[in-house]
Amino acid sequence: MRKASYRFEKMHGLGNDFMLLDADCQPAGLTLPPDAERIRLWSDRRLGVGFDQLIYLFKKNKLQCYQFYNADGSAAEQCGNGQRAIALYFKNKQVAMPMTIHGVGGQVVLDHKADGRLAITLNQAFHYQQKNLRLPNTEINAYLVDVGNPHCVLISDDVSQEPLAENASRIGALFEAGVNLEVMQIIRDNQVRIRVYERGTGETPACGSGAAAAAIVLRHYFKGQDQVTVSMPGGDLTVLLNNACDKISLIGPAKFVYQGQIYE
Ligand SMILES: N[C@@H](CCC[C@H](N)C(=O)O)C(=O)O
Repeated sequence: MRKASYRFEKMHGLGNDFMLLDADCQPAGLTLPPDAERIRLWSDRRLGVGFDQLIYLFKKNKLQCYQFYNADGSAAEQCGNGQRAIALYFKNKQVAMPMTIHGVGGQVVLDHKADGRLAITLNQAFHYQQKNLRLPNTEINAYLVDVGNPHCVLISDDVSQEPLAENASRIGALFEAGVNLEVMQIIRDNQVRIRVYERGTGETPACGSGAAAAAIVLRHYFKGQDQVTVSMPGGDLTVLLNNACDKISLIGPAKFVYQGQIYE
């Protein structure tokens, strides 16, 4: 007889892909939240489902809560593309919007636009600073941004030419908890192009929190506007900022791919 199975949805936001597991929809007797070993196996694109992040939804004190896990099983505080996928998941379930979800990355308001795009808004203070990072034989100019999870943004003349993986391993080692690395090319005062090497996952086609970090750097160090288009290999995201840097919205697509079951 087969063991109990986890029910999940496969989703993505601009190619950053997810396995979404809602604790409310699982049969009894499963390990919840799933442990790091299961997450690593499921994230494998040959042996499992294949994804960049696992989205785990659960209720606590009647509040709808979220937790993200990277492909390597590590926990992540924030995931902008994942939050749009959550917005689509609840929209498809006909839950009234806007709605608020809660997690270590803060409270997030989910909504959808008339054109089908999803919008997520974080209402909390974001921290940013310029810092020279010391690497063997060199020092680099970096912008460190905390949008609930940590980002390091480097300015580039041409992001397509950057040795992203190599830089990510050298720079990531400088941070105790690791860091998500963005290279950012300024196109104009309301548009940047970025590539992202995500902590715990690797290079992804798009990163929502990375897009937010890039827009904050453009706005505060390069006279950028409050509405910024962040272009990534997976597509464009619109980022809206306010002056006080305590509210940020991400607007863009999310897609449902399929529903599945995976056995223990
Ligand atoms: N893909 C995400 C970010 C996921 C978490 C990140 N890898 C971390 O460890 O902080 C996004 O869209 O924001």
